[in-house]
Amino acid sequence: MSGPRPVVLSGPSGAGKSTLLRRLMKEYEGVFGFSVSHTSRNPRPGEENGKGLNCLPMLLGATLLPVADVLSSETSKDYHFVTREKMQEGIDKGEFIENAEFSGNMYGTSKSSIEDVQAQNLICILDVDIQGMKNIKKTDLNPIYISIQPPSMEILEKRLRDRQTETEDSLQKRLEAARIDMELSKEPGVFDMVIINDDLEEAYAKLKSVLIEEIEKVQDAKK
Ligand SMILES: Nc1nc2c(ncn2[C@@H]2O[C@H](COP(=O)(O)OP(=O)(O)O)[C@@H](O)[C@H]2O)c(=O)[nH]1
Ligand SMILES: Nc1ncnc2c1ncn2[C@@H]1O[C@H](COP(=O)(O)OP(=O)(O)O)[C@@H](O)[C@H]1O
Repeated sequence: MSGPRPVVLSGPSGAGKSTLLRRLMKEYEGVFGFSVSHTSRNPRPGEENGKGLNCLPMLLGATLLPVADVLSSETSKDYHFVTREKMQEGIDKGEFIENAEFSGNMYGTSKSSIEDVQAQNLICILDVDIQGMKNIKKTDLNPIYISIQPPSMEILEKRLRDRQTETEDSLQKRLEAARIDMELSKEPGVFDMVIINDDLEEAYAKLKSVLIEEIEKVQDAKK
């Protein structure tokens, strides 16, 4: 696979990955492209197939949707929403570079989702759970591995509850997965950088500092 080095963002659900990513993609328009995963989970209000941040210019161009409408929900994310059967079919055909079960649903990164971004010479960002991160390590993708961590379990739980996207059951499953994730992220050498997302400004500044070299390469190539 060619193009700039991809970036894997991992860390517990609710740690702030999407919040940081949204900001990054807004500040550096035309530098990053999001690898749109497949999932069998139900769409949240405002989430529709291919109607996330990544498709903003296309949507605005094609249908003149006001930006506020497209970005209406802070919690809406880019996914290909599919049935378990459809997803399994793709996995069996070898269309995914990794896939995992998380909180009772299937998630996976298709090869084409990465290729689509790399074909545009953009930095491909993957938002995957810890199993996805481990499986990507077995491939030749060679990304920068970044873990976004919450300051504590208590704060993570509060943020997840305040986000109001989860049922009690899915919230508990996310907290369970978070405990494992937080332990693993402490092991040296697993990630290139672990960012504690306590103060958002500080976390964002750290994220930018790890990526600035790659960002500048893409910007220079465009000149
Ligand atoms: N392995 C893997 N994990 C993914 C993928 N896409 C999303 N995830 C992870 O799945 C978890 C749940 O994502 P989501 O349902 O969007 O909930 P949220 O992260 O709490 O907003 C998060 O930890 C994501 O990083 C993927 O393609 N592969
Ligand atoms: N530094 C922060 N301080 C307070 N709240 C935050 C911070 N970062 C993110 N949040 C909030 O926490 C919730 C979870 O963040 P989100 O980006 O959805 O996490 P993730 O994508 O990792 O699941 C969101 O409601 C978000 O607005």
